[in-house]
Amino acid sequence: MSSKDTLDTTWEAPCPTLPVDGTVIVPASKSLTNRYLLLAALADGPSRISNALDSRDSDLMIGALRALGTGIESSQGPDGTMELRITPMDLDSDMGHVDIDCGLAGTVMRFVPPLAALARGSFAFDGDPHARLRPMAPVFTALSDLSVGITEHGEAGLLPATVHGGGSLAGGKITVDASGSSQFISALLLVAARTENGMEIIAADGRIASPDHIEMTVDTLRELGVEITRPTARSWKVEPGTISAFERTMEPDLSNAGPFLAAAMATAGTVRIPHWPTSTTQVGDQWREILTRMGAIITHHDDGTLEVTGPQEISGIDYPEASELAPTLAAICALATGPSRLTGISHLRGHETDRLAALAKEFNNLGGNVTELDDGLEITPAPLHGGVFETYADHRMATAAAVIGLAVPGVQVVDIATTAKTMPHFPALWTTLAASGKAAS
Ligand SMILES: O=C(O)C1=C[C@@H](OP(=O)(O)O)[C@@H](O)[C@H](O)C1
Ligand SMILES: C=C(OP(=O)(O)O)C(=O)O
Repeated sequence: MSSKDTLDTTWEAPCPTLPVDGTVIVPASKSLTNRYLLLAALADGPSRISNALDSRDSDLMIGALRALGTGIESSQGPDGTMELRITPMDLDSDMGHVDIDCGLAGTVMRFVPPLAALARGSFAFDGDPHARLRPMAPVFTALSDLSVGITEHGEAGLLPATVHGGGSLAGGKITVDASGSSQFISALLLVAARTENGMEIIAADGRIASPDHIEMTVDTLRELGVEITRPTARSWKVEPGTISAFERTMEPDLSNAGPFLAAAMATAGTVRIPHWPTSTTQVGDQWREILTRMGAIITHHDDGTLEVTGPQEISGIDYPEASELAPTLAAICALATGPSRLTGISHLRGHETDRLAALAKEFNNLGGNVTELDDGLEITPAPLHGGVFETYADHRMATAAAVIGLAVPGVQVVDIATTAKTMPHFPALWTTLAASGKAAS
């Protein structure tokens, strides 16, 4: 890309002169929407999802499930949000050859191949150029171990690949390397009840990435009647059985609430997020603890609204396993007055981009002092200045840049449209929030 192209496509991040003071309706959770969609495809009757996420990742999941024969109709719910009615797929019908576009969605590229293995046909998976860099080997190995035919068309362990589904899976005991992504384990858990004998999934020795997301999968399955026990702390035994049809309303995406809460931190302002759940499996609920430790005042009001007021000076933090919260958290840390360390996130190198390298490079280009660790980032306070911020097709790089831009004039974000992965209206929501500051009376 020439420098002219870069300038033409950059978005000038708003840099308000007043602390923000606003309420943001955050779109639904990607992780919950895509799990419930897939489970509806396997359920024992029609299901309904209200307040479904309407974004690129959920569109890709809907497209993949339709390609596998799932009926999905969408309509507008009473409050303007998306409502989905899902009729389960028929595992017996021969789908022939089907192309499945994963875009850059980890939940599609990891969760759908085991589902395709349960169906009948040849299912060719591919995605964006960046998707071809994201690790897939543990999914392919697990399916091969379950006697599913896989043809890898490019480099081993990466997309593109074709899954040859035979219409059923016997199931059994398999060991999965989950150090690169929790999605490898979640993918197998999601289909395990529909195998003939059920499955025991054992995490291979080593780290388990983003374990909270596996817990979300287990809780969602149990809620729909699937029996899961834990023979050991590193294994999950799923009994064969049905997945109950359901009607569910999706929670707001608490990870995506992060940048808006970070706006309160960056400007010493106040941000309110309605419908914050009182209990949830979302990793984003950790914002309450994280931001409190960094100096915020947080109130969870009786009507469900979470209100965050940022401090005059942000404290640094030492935080393990921030998972998908890490890019936003790193941006807040870059505005803190003390040093921070984010660890236990080596697998972020296999996310939409190598997030550890990308965050260090882009923050340092703005004058930051960020050191890449093997498994994280060390962020030391430094005066920041404006400049072009590359986002590498990564929605969370784009929102991290917007957070920095609130406090640092002249931050130009390349490809803000990448936020459509999970939040298509991010630029408009952000601009409104940035303009919401009230002058002291
Ligand atoms: O299962 C899920 O919905 C997700 C799991 C996590 O993936 P990793 O385990 O690869 O971090 C998370 O980062 C991703 O955004 C969503
Ligand atoms: C890692 C992420 O996405 P994906 O679901 O594509 O893995 C993310 O959203 O931060």
